[in-house]
Amino acid sequence: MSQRSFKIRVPATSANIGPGFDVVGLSLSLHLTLTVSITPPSPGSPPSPPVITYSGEGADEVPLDAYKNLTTRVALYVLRCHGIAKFPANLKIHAENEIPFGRGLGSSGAAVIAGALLGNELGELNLPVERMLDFALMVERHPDNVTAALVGGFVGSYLRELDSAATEAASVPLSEVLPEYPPDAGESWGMDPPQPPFGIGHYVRFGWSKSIKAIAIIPRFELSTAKAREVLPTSYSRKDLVFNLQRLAVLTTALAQDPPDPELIYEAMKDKIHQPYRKTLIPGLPEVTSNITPSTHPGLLGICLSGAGPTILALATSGFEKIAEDARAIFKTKDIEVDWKVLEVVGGSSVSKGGN
Ligand SMILES: Nc1ncnc2c1ncn2[C@@H]1O[C@H](COP(=O)(O)OP(=O)(O)O)[C@@H](O)[C@H]1O
Ligand SMILES: N[C@@H](CCOP(=O)(O)O)C(=O)O
Repeated sequence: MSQRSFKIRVPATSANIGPGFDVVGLSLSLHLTLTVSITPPSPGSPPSPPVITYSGEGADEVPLDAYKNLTTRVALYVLRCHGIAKFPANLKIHAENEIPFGRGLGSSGAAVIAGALLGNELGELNLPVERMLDFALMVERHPDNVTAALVGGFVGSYLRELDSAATEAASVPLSEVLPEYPPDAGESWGMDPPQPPFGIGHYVRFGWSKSIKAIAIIPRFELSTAKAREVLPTSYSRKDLVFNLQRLAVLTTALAQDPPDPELIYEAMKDKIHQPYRKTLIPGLPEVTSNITPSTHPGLLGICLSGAGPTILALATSGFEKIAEDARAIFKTKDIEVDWKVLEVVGGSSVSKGGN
Protein backbone atom coordinates (compact mmCIF):
# COMPACT_ATOMS: atom_id res chain seq x y z
CA MET A 1 0.00 0.00 0.00
CA SER A 2 1.26 3.48 -0.81
CA GLN A 3 1.07 6.62 1.34
CA ARG A 4 -2.31 8.40 1.03
CA SER A 5 -3.50 11.73 2.31
CA PHE A 6 -6.69 13.75 1.96
CA LYS A 7 -8.70 16.56 3.55
CA ILE A 8 -12.40 16.50 4.45
CA ARG A 9 -14.22 19.80 4.97
CA VAL A 10 -17.76 19.94 6.38
CA PRO A 11 -19.77 23.12 7.07
CA ALA A 12 -21.78 24.13 10.12
CA THR A 13 -25.55 24.20 9.70
CA SER A 14 -28.54 25.99 11.10
CA ALA A 15 -31.64 23.79 11.14
CA ASN A 16 -35.35 24.68 11.27
CA ILE A 17 -35.11 28.43 10.26
CA GLY A 18 -38.25 28.99 12.36
CA PRO A 19 -41.15 26.87 11.07
CA GLY A 20 -39.18 24.06 9.35
CA PHE A 21 -38.61 21.86 12.41
CA ASP A 22 -36.66 18.72 11.35
CA VAL A 23 -37.21 19.72 7.69
CA VAL A 24 -34.93 22.55 6.51
CA GLY A 25 -31.26 23.38 7.05
CA LEU A 26 -28.78 25.99 5.91
CA SER A 27 -25.01 25.41 5.56
CA LEU A 28 -22.89 28.18 7.07
CA SER A 29 -19.30 29.41 6.79
CA LEU A 30 -17.76 27.68 9.83
CA HIS A 31 -16.06 24.37 9.12
CA LEU A 32 -14.84 21.11 10.58
CA THR A 33 -11.71 20.12 8.61
CA LEU A 34 -10.02 16.72 8.87
CA THR A 35 -6.50 16.25 7.55
CA VAL A 36 -5.95 12.54 7.11
CA SER A 37 -2.87 10.48 6.28
CA ILE A 38 -2.24 6.76 6.02
CA THR A 39 1.38 5.65 5.94
CA PRO A 40 2.38 2.11 4.95
CA PRO A 41 3.91 0.22 7.90
CA SER A 42 7.69 -0.01 7.64
CA PRO A 43 8.98 -3.58 7.35
CA GLY A 44 9.44 -5.18 10.75
CA SER A 45 7.66 -2.46 12.76
CA PRO A 46 4.19 -3.21 14.18
CA PRO A 47 1.28 -1.23 12.64
CA SER A 48 0.27 1.62 14.94
CA PRO A 49 -3.36 2.31 15.97
CA PRO A 50 -5.18 5.48 14.78
CA VAL A 51 -3.84 8.75 16.18
CA ILE A 52 -6.31 11.65 16.45
CA THR A 53 -5.26 15.20 17.23
CA TYR A 54 -7.69 18.07 17.53
CA SER A 55 -7.64 21.86 17.65
CA GLY A 56 -10.26 24.60 17.84
CA GLU A 57 -13.81 24.39 19.21
CA GLY A 58 -14.41 21.46 21.56
CA ALA A 59 -10.70 20.54 21.76
CA ASP A 60 -10.89 20.31 25.56
CA GLU A 61 -13.84 17.90 25.60
CA VAL A 62 -13.71 15.76 22.44
CA PRO A 63 -12.55 12.13 22.89
CA LEU A 64 -9.33 11.34 21.01
CA ASP A 65 -9.83 7.56 21.21
CA ALA A 66 -10.95 6.43 17.73
CA TYR A 67 -13.48 4.02 19.31
CA LYS A 68 -15.13 6.84 21.31
CA ASN A 69 -14.88 9.81 18.95
CA LEU A 70 -18.14 10.39 17.04
CA THR A 71 -16.48 10.98 13.64
CA THR A 72 -14.25 7.91 13.73
CA ARG A 73 -17.03 5.71 15.16
CA VAL A 74 -19.22 6.66 12.18
CA ALA A 75 -16.29 5.96 9.80
CA LEU A 76 -15.84 2.53 11.39
CA TYR A 77 -19.57 1.86 11.05
CA VAL A 78 -19.36 2.59 7.30
CA LEU A 79 -16.26 0.37 7.00
CA ARG A 80 -17.80 -2.52 8.96
CA CYS A 81 -20.92 -2.41 6.81
CA HIS A 82 -18.56 -3.02 3.86
CA GLY A 83 -16.74 -5.96 5.42
CA ILE A 84 -13.74 -3.96 6.69
CA ALA A 85 -13.35 -4.68 10.40
CA LYS A 86 -10.61 -2.20 11.34
CA PHE A 87 -9.14 1.20 10.67
CA PRO A 88 -6.12 1.03 8.37
CA ALA A 89 -2.78 0.83 10.18
CA ASN A 90 -0.80 4.03 10.73
CA LEU A 91 -3.85 6.29 10.32
CA LYS A 92 -3.41 9.90 11.47
CA ILE A 93 -6.27 12.38 11.65
CA HIS A 94 -5.99 16.02 12.63
CA ALA A 95 -9.33 17.77 13.19
CA GLU A 96 -9.46 21.58 13.09
CA ASN A 97 -12.91 22.68 14.22
CA GLU A 98 -14.64 26.08 13.98
CA ILE A 99 -18.12 24.81 14.94
CA PRO A 100 -18.97 25.29 18.63
CA PHE A 101 -20.38 22.23 20.39
CA GLY A 102 -23.96 22.07 21.64
CA ARG A 103 -25.01 25.53 20.40
CA GLY A 104 -27.46 24.66 17.60
CA LEU A 105 -24.94 25.08 14.77
CA GLY A 106 -24.88 21.42 13.75
CA SER A 107 -21.57 20.32 15.29
CA SER A 108 -22.77 16.74 15.71
CA GLY A 109 -24.26 16.67 12.20
CA ALA A 110 -20.91 17.87 10.82
CA ALA A 111 -19.03 15.25 12.86
CA VAL A 112 -21.35 12.52 11.52
CA ILE A 113 -21.01 13.65 7.89
CA ALA A 114 -17.23 13.90 8.33
CA GLY A 115 -17.35 10.29 9.59
CA ALA A 116 -19.38 9.05 6.62
CA LEU A 117 -16.96 10.74 4.20
CA LEU A 118 -13.97 9.42 6.17
CA GLY A 119 -15.26 5.83 6.07
CA ASN A 120 -15.90 6.16 2.34
CA GLU A 121 -12.33 7.40 1.71
CA LEU A 122 -10.57 4.97 4.05
CA GLY A 123 -12.35 2.01 2.49
CA GLU A 124 -12.10 3.47 -1.06
CA LEU A 125 -15.79 2.64 -1.35
CA ASN A 126 -16.91 5.28 -3.89
CA LEU A 127 -20.31 5.57 -2.26
CA PRO A 128 -22.81 7.94 -3.89
CA VAL A 129 -23.95 10.98 -1.87
CA GLU A 130 -27.37 9.38 -1.31
CA ARG A 131 -25.79 6.32 0.32
CA MET A 132 -23.61 8.44 2.60
CA LEU A 133 -26.79 10.23 3.66
CA ASP A 134 -28.33 6.84 4.55
CA PHE A 135 -25.37 6.10 6.83
CA ALA A 136 -25.55 9.55 8.44
CA LEU A 137 -29.29 9.11 9.04
CA MET A 138 -28.72 5.88 10.95
CA VAL A 139 -26.84 8.02 13.48
CA GLU A 140 -28.43 11.51 13.40
CA ARG A 141 -32.07 10.63 12.88
CA HIS A 142 -33.44 13.99 11.76
CA PRO A 143 -32.33 14.91 8.23
CA ASP A 144 -32.18 18.73 8.39
CA ASN A 145 -28.56 19.25 9.61
CA VAL A 146 -26.87 16.28 7.97
CA THR A 147 -28.42 16.89 4.55
CA ALA A 148 -27.45 20.58 4.52
CA ALA A 149 -23.94 19.72 5.78
CA LEU A 150 -23.49 17.12 3.05
CA VAL A 151 -24.94 18.90 0.00
CA GLY A 152 -24.78 22.56 1.08
CA GLY A 153 -27.06 25.58 0.67
CA PHE A 154 -30.65 26.00 1.85
CA VAL A 155 -32.05 22.47 1.77
CA GLY A 156 -35.36 20.76 2.52
CA SER A 157 -35.49 17.04 3.23
CA TYR A 158 -37.79 14.24 4.27
CA LEU A 159 -37.39 10.68 5.48
CA ARG A 160 -39.08 8.14 3.23
CA GLU A 161 -41.72 5.95 4.89
CA LEU A 162 -40.02 2.57 5.10
CA ASP A 163 -41.59 -0.89 4.98
CA SER A 164 -41.66 -2.73 8.31
CA ALA A 165 -38.35 -4.61 7.84
CA ALA A 166 -36.55 -1.42 6.82
CA THR A 167 -38.20 0.54 9.65
CA GLU A 168 -36.88 -2.03 12.08
CA ALA A 169 -33.38 -1.83 10.55
CA ALA A 170 -33.43 1.96 10.74
CA SER A 171 -34.63 2.15 14.33
CA VAL A 172 -32.07 -0.04 16.12
CA PRO A 173 -30.50 1.63 19.15
CA LEU A 174 -27.56 3.90 18.41
CA SER A 175 -25.35 1.70 20.60
CA GLU A 176 -25.74 -1.11 18.04
CA VAL A 177 -24.90 1.20 15.14
CA LEU A 178 -21.94 2.74 16.92
CA PRO A 179 -20.57 0.42 19.60
CA GLU A 180 -18.06 2.32 21.74
CA TYR A 181 -15.40 -0.29 22.45
CA PRO A 182 -13.27 -2.34 20.08
CA PRO A 183 -13.28 -6.11 20.69
CA ASP A 184 -10.35 -7.50 22.69
CA ALA A 185 -7.39 -8.67 20.62
CA GLY A 186 -8.18 -11.91 18.81
CA GLU A 187 -11.95 -11.55 19.32
CA SER A 188 -14.46 -10.49 16.66
CA TRP A 189 -17.04 -7.69 17.00
CA GLY A 190 -19.79 -10.26 17.35
CA MET A 191 -22.99 -9.10 15.68
CA ASP A 192 -22.70 -7.42 12.27
CA PRO A 193 -23.77 -3.76 12.40
CA PRO A 194 -27.24 -2.98 11.04
CA GLN A 195 -27.03 -2.04 7.35
CA PRO A 196 -28.91 1.19 6.58
CA PRO A 197 -31.96 0.72 4.35
CA PHE A 198 -31.42 2.31 0.90
CA GLY A 199 -32.86 5.75 0.16
CA ILE A 200 -33.90 6.80 3.67
CA GLY A 201 -33.47 10.53 3.07
CA HIS A 202 -34.51 12.68 0.10
CA TYR A 203 -33.80 16.37 -0.39
CA VAL A 204 -34.15 19.41 -2.61
CA ARG A 205 -32.06 22.59 -2.62
CA PHE A 206 -34.01 25.86 -2.56
CA GLY A 207 -32.81 29.14 -4.01
CA TRP A 208 -31.05 31.63 -1.73
CA SER A 209 -30.77 35.36 -2.33
CA LYS A 210 -27.07 36.28 -2.37
CA SER A 211 -27.87 39.48 -0.46
CA ILE A 212 -28.86 37.55 2.70
CA LYS A 213 -26.32 36.86 5.43
CA ALA A 214 -26.80 34.93 8.66
CA ILE A 215 -25.92 36.47 12.01
CA ALA A 216 -25.27 33.76 14.59
CA ILE A 217 -25.70 35.11 18.13
CA ILE A 218 -24.10 32.39 20.21
CA PRO A 219 -24.73 32.21 23.98
CA ARG A 220 -21.74 31.03 26.01
CA PHE A 221 -23.44 27.87 27.26
CA GLU A 222 -24.07 24.46 25.74
CA LEU A 223 -27.49 22.88 25.32
CA SER A 224 -27.49 19.33 24.04
CA THR A 225 -29.89 18.66 21.19
CA ALA A 226 -31.16 15.58 23.05
CA LYS A 227 -32.16 17.74 26.06
CA ALA A 228 -33.80 20.35 23.81
CA ARG A 229 -35.86 17.60 22.13
CA GLU A 230 -37.03 16.15 25.45
CA VAL A 231 -39.07 19.29 26.23
CA LEU A 232 -41.11 19.00 23.01
CA PRO A 233 -44.64 17.55 23.05
CA THR A 234 -45.42 14.38 21.09
CA SER A 235 -48.60 15.80 19.52
CA TYR A 236 -49.73 19.24 18.33
CA SER A 237 -52.99 21.01 17.60
CA ARG A 238 -54.11 21.34 13.99
CA LYS A 239 -53.99 25.13 14.46
CA ASP A 240 -50.29 25.10 15.37
CA LEU A 241 -49.37 22.68 12.56
CA VAL A 242 -51.19 24.79 9.98
CA PHE A 243 -49.51 27.92 11.38
CA ASN A 244 -46.07 26.39 10.67
CA LEU A 245 -46.98 24.80 7.32
CA GLN A 246 -48.33 28.10 5.99
CA ARG A 247 -45.13 29.92 6.96
CA LEU A 248 -42.73 27.25 5.72
CA ALA A 249 -44.43 27.15 2.32
CA VAL A 250 -43.87 30.89 1.95
CA LEU A 251 -40.38 30.97 3.49
CA THR A 252 -38.71 28.50 1.11
CA THR A 253 -39.45 30.78 -1.85
CA ALA A 254 -39.27 34.13 -0.05
CA LEU A 255 -35.60 33.62 0.86
CA ALA A 256 -34.72 33.22 -2.83
CA GLN A 257 -36.35 36.47 -3.95
CA ASP A 258 -34.28 39.56 -4.81
CA PRO A 259 -34.69 41.90 -3.08
CA PRO A 260 -35.99 39.85 -0.14
CA ASP A 261 -39.19 41.16 1.48
CA PRO A 262 -38.65 41.76 5.25
CA GLU A 263 -42.35 41.91 6.16
CA LEU A 264 -43.06 38.58 4.45
CA ILE A 265 -39.96 36.84 5.82
CA TYR A 266 -40.21 38.09 9.41
CA GLU A 267 -43.69 36.60 9.77
CA ALA A 268 -42.72 33.46 7.79
CA MET A 269 -39.90 32.71 10.25
CA LYS A 270 -42.28 32.40 13.22
CA ASP A 271 -42.83 28.99 14.77
CA LYS A 272 -45.25 27.23 17.12
CA ILE A 273 -43.78 23.71 17.07
CA HIS A 274 -40.50 23.94 18.94
CA GLN A 275 -39.43 27.45 20.00
CA PRO A 276 -42.26 28.07 22.51
CA TYR A 277 -41.28 24.87 24.36
CA ARG A 278 -37.56 25.56 24.29
CA LYS A 279 -37.83 29.02 25.87
CA THR A 280 -37.58 27.40 29.31
CA LEU A 281 -34.05 26.25 28.40
CA ILE A 282 -32.99 29.51 26.75
CA PRO A 283 -33.72 32.56 28.92
CA GLY A 284 -34.20 35.62 26.68
CA LEU A 285 -35.35 33.68 23.58
CA PRO A 286 -38.89 35.16 23.33
CA GLU A 287 -37.61 38.68 24.11
CA VAL A 288 -34.94 38.53 21.39
CA THR A 289 -37.26 37.14 18.71
CA SER A 290 -40.08 39.59 19.46
CA ASN A 291 -38.14 42.82 20.18
CA ILE A 292 -35.79 42.74 17.20
CA THR A 293 -37.96 43.35 14.13
CA PRO A 294 -37.55 44.78 10.61
CA SER A 295 -39.09 48.07 11.79
CA THR A 296 -36.78 48.50 14.80
CA HIS A 297 -33.75 47.09 12.91
CA PRO A 298 -33.57 48.04 9.23
CA GLY A 299 -31.85 45.29 7.26
CA LEU A 300 -33.33 42.49 9.39
CA LEU A 301 -35.41 39.91 7.52
CA GLY A 302 -36.25 37.39 10.24
CA ILE A 303 -35.04 35.92 13.50
CA CYS A 304 -35.35 32.46 15.04
CA LEU A 305 -33.67 29.81 17.15
CA SER A 306 -30.81 28.09 15.31
CA GLY A 307 -31.37 24.32 15.42
CA ALA A 308 -32.16 23.23 18.96
CA GLY A 309 -30.45 26.37 20.33
CA PRO A 310 -29.23 28.19 22.27
CA THR A 311 -27.86 30.17 19.25
CA ILE A 312 -30.15 32.75 17.68
CA LEU A 313 -30.09 33.05 13.89
CA ALA A 314 -30.93 36.45 12.39
CA LEU A 315 -31.16 36.70 8.61
CA ALA A 316 -30.35 40.19 7.33
CA THR A 317 -29.09 42.18 4.37
CA SER A 318 -27.49 44.99 6.46
CA GLY A 319 -27.45 46.42 10.00
CA PHE A 320 -25.64 43.31 11.30
CA GLU A 321 -23.87 44.96 14.23
CA LYS A 322 -26.96 46.68 15.64
CA ILE A 323 -29.02 43.48 15.42
CA ALA A 324 -26.30 41.45 17.18
CA GLU A 325 -25.48 44.07 19.84
CA ASP A 326 -29.16 44.60 20.71
CA ALA A 327 -29.61 40.83 21.04
CA ARG A 328 -26.51 40.81 23.25
CA ALA A 329 -28.07 43.52 25.48
CA ILE A 330 -31.28 41.49 25.87
CA PHE A 331 -29.34 38.33 26.79
CA LYS A 332 -27.27 40.38 29.24
CA THR A 333 -30.45 41.19 31.20
CA LYS A 334 -30.73 37.41 31.74
CA ASP A 335 -27.04 37.14 32.78
CA ILE A 336 -26.12 35.40 29.53
CA GLU A 337 -22.98 36.41 27.63
CA VAL A 338 -22.90 35.90 23.86
CA ASP A 339 -20.48 35.97 20.95
CA TRP A 340 -21.69 36.79 17.46
CA LYS A 341 -20.53 36.20 13.90
CA VAL A 342 -21.80 37.23 10.48
CA LEU A 343 -21.80 34.08 8.34
CA GLU A 344 -22.29 33.34 4.65
CA VAL A 345 -24.35 30.50 3.19
CA VAL A 346 -21.79 28.09 1.71
CA GLY A 347 -21.54 24.93 -0.38
CA GLY A 348 -21.54 21.43 1.06
CA SER A 349 -18.85 19.01 2.16
CA SER A 350 -15.75 18.40 0.10
CA VAL A 351 -12.92 15.88 -0.04
CA SER A 352 -9.62 16.92 -1.58
CA LYS A 353 -6.95 14.35 -2.22
CA GLY A 354 -3.27 14.86 -1.47
CA GLY A 355 -0.42 13.00 -3.14
CA ASN A 356 -0.16 9.20 -3.09
N1 LIG B 1 -16.02 17.52 15.67
C1 LIG B 1 -16.54 16.65 16.52
N2 LIG B 1 -15.91 15.51 16.79
C2 LIG B 1 -16.42 14.61 17.66
N3 LIG B 1 -17.59 14.78 18.32
C3 LIG B 1 -18.27 15.91 18.09
C4 LIG B 1 -17.79 16.89 17.17
N4 LIG B 1 -18.69 17.89 17.13
C5 LIG B 1 -19.68 17.54 17.98
N5 LIG B 1 -19.44 16.37 18.56
C6 LIG B 1 -20.30 15.69 19.56
O1 LIG B 1 -21.62 16.19 19.43
C7 LIG B 1 -22.04 16.83 20.67
C8 LIG B 1 -22.91 18.02 20.38
O2 LIG B 1 -24.05 17.60 19.69
P1 LIG B 1 -25.45 18.27 19.85
O3 LIG B 1 -25.91 18.19 21.28
O4 LIG B 1 -26.35 17.65 18.82
O5 LIG B 1 -25.22 19.81 19.54
P2 LIG B 1 -25.02 20.60 18.16
O6 LIG B 1 -26.18 21.53 18.14
O7 LIG B 1 -23.72 21.33 18.30
O8 LIG B 1 -25.03 19.61 17.05
C9 LIG B 1 -20.73 17.19 21.34
O9 LIG B 1 -20.90 17.31 22.73
C10 LIG B 1 -19.84 16.03 20.96
O10 LIG B 1 -20.12 14.91 21.76
N1 LIG C 1 -34.39 19.82 14.02
C1 LIG C 1 -33.45 19.58 15.09
C2 LIG C 1 -32.18 20.30 14.75
C3 LIG C 1 -31.08 20.14 15.77
O1 LIG C 1 -29.99 20.93 15.35
P1 LIG C 1 -28.69 21.14 16.25
O2 LIG C 1 -27.80 22.00 15.42
O3 LIG C 1 -29.15 21.81 17.49
O4 LIG C 1 -28.12 19.78 16.51
C4 LIG C 1 -34.03 20.12 16.39
O5 LIG C 1 -34.53 21.25 16.37
O6 LIG C 1 -34.03 19.39 17.40
